[in-house]
Amino acid sequence: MRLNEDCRNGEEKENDRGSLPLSLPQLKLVVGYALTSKKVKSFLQPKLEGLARRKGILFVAIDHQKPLAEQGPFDIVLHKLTGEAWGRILEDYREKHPEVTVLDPPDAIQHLYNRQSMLKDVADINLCDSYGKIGVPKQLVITKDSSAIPDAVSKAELTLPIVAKPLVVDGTAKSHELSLAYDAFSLSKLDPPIVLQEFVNHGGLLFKVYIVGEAIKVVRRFSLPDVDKRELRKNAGVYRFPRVSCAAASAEDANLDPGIAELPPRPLLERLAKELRRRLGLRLFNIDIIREHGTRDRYYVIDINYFPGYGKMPGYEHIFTDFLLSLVQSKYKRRLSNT
Ligand SMILES: Nc1ncnc2c1ncn2[C@@H]1O[C@H](COP(=O)(O)OP(=O)(O)OP(=O)(O)O)[C@@H](O)[C@H]1O
Ligand SMILES: O=P(O)(O)O[C@H]1[C@H](OP(=O)(O)O)[C@@H](OP(=O)(O)O)[C@@H](O)[C@@H](O)[C@@H]1OP(=O)(O)O
Ligand SMILES: [Mg+2]
Ligand SMILES: [Mg+2]
Repeated sequence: MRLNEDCRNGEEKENDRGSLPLSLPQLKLVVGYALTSKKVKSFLQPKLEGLARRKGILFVAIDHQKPLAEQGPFDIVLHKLTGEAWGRILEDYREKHPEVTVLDPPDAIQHLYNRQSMLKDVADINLCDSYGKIGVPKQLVITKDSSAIPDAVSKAELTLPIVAKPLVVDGTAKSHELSLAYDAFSLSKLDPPIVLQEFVNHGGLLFKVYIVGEAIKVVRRFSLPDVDKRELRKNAGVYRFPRVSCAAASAEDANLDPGIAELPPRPLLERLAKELRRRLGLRLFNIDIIREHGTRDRYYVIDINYFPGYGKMPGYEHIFTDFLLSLVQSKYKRRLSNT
């Protein structure tokens, strides 16, 4: 932890951090960030930067034209960029600078960039207690040969309708282009590699469970409406649908059926979050959960996203800054106990 030796007692000294404003009296930590411009806009809102500054946290953009090792020094590196080259730069940096917390390790993030591996841990956890049961929808991966899909679907005994999702999530709009198929034959029109997932009726409401370290925040979003199984034959075909889980679809203020709107039990989410944090080795992600319509306690995780749109999470500026401070505090405590 750099308890900012330079700024102790509010002194202004010669700046050895490049152009950082060293007049900050109580600078506690410097967070370097490598994010897309879209992410900078949605995440680094003035309310976050303002509160962070008041708490002694400074966000500094990482310059991609310069070697990472020549920048900083940073206490924390926050990042969401894809590409192998960037992953290698970060891994190399982590090795050389074990004192810097990299949020999160590139290898662990990689796990979420494939829709098959992303849900594996949820299936392995197989959470079931008095509060409910959390699983994943039955799914099948098709890597090539779309003409074999109808057979594969019938062999795997997947029930219609089926959601088809691109296997790889790489941050492009295309990786979020999903389709809903009412019959298995139409799926052969799609381009593998894809994941075929049973569609679970859930009353048109989704729970987005945001994780920031130990903190958990749940919000409701509108989702795809239920499908009447009797209508399947009438509507045979495959329907592309737009990105539904966006901010515009917040369902927080909607007048909903209480049986559909009731949030999943907190203890259940806490168990899931704790297990996933540990198994995935990640601290920044969200989980999309649906509750099967007509049940009180059957939950399905359908998606997990790395470093999601925290800007849409109410009170994120408090939660995020507290989290960043807790990271250096626990590092400092560890260091003291080692001396
Ligand atoms: N198995 C399913 N059963 C019912 N609805 C589903 C299922 N899978 C996806 N959906 C619907 O499709 C939407 C998008 O699916 P998903 O979250 O997997 O895609 P995504 O592109 O990764 O989304 P995000 O923008 O959250 O990253 C969900 O929010 C939900 O409305
Ligand atoms: O754009 P937003 O800030 O809303 O964040 C979205 C984020 O886009 P960004 O990281 O490019 O910004 C997406 O990441 P990619 O899969 O495309 O990598 C994905 O994580 C969504 O689930 C996030 O929305 P949320 O789940 O929170 O509603
Ligand atoms: Mg989603
Ligand atoms: Mg997703």
